[in-house]
Amino acid sequence: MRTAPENVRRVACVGAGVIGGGWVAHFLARGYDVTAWDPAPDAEQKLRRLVDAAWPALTQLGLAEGASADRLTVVATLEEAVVDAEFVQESAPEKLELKRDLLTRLDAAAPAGVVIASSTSGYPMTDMQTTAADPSRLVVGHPFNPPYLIPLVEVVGGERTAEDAVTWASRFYEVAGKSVITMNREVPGFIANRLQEALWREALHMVANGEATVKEIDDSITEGPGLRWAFMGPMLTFALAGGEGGMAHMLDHFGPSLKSPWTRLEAPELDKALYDAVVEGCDEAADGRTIADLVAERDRGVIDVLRATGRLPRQEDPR
Ligand SMILES: NC(=O)C1=CN([C@@H]2O[C@H](COP(=O)(O)OP(=O)(O)OC[C@H]3O[C@@H](n4cnc5c(N)ncnc54)[C@H](O)[C@@H]3O)[C@@H](O)[C@H]2O)C=CC1
Ligand SMILES: C[N+](C)(C)CC(=O)CC(=O)[O-]
Repeated sequence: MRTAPENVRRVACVGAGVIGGGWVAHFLARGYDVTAWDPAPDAEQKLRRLVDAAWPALTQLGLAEGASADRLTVVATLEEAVVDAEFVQESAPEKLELKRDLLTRLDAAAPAGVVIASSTSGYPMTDMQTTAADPSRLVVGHPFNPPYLIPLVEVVGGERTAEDAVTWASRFYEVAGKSVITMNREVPGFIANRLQEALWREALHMVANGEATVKEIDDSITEGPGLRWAFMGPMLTFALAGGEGGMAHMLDHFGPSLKSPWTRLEAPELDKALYDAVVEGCDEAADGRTIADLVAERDRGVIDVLRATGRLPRQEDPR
């Protein structure tokens, strides 16, 4: 029995690390009752710490009526987590076999018809749904870190997912305050990660070759194109590079010279030297700030950008 997306009250979050915990914080802030399960012995403590750390940002964003961190219940088994769930969000580690087994167990335990979404950042649902008794209700709902602040969710089904499960999930996420892209086919890396991974591939090559430091790479985005990307994507941004001729002139002008950068590089070898250079470079770039400091800084930054670009009411303008 599938509750209408607008009437859902109880959500289950399975796997409560960085992303599962972020989903828990998001759903609590939107006024849902949330039941969470994670097999790690210290999971509940970590989860409640994450929710507490996120709550100031969520309060600034505006809590839904009745929203409270007290509406989180952490349970001891997967079965208890989903027994009366009206929607299930799976956020377990990115390991194909583990996801396959977990989705099979969730499908066996959740009420019939309830949609089960995976936060996977890359596996096609077709590969994850192979052993589930009812694969028709399994979808990908790929979020961005932290799910309680970054609006986007990419929704896509697998070969054995029913179209109505994809439609239901997209509508549910919208009702729950997310910005949804519903994909009509499976694409490796979905959309945004495919783009991010291309950027990251180039960044890792530059670090490996000593062409740029970790800090220079980060500054090149935050002081450069990143400022535009918060409100205008790479396509329209580049259309403006063509002046009055727009994208057509941009392609005529720059297309031929872009062939080399488009085809030059393959995946970098993630050997120990590159691994160490990236980890140490991030420590240097953090310059004494802890992960908790950086999370708070990121949360403030995203809220400022959401306000500045009109996606949130400005503070002095309570609409
Ligand atoms: N970290 C990120 O930026 C993003 C991650 N994702 C996806 O979210 C999912 C979770 O990733 P993270 O939260 O980063 O990982 P994480 O390592 O922070 O959390 C994973 C959690 O799953 C728990 N876990 C381990 N075995 C489990 C099982 N059998 N069943 C349920 N839970 C289990 C662990 O105890 C841990 O708390 C992955 O599929 C990942 O690709 C998606 C978007 C962004
Ligand atoms: C690092 N990651 C590939 C897991 C990131 C994502 O999937 C989305 C994000 O938050 O950038």
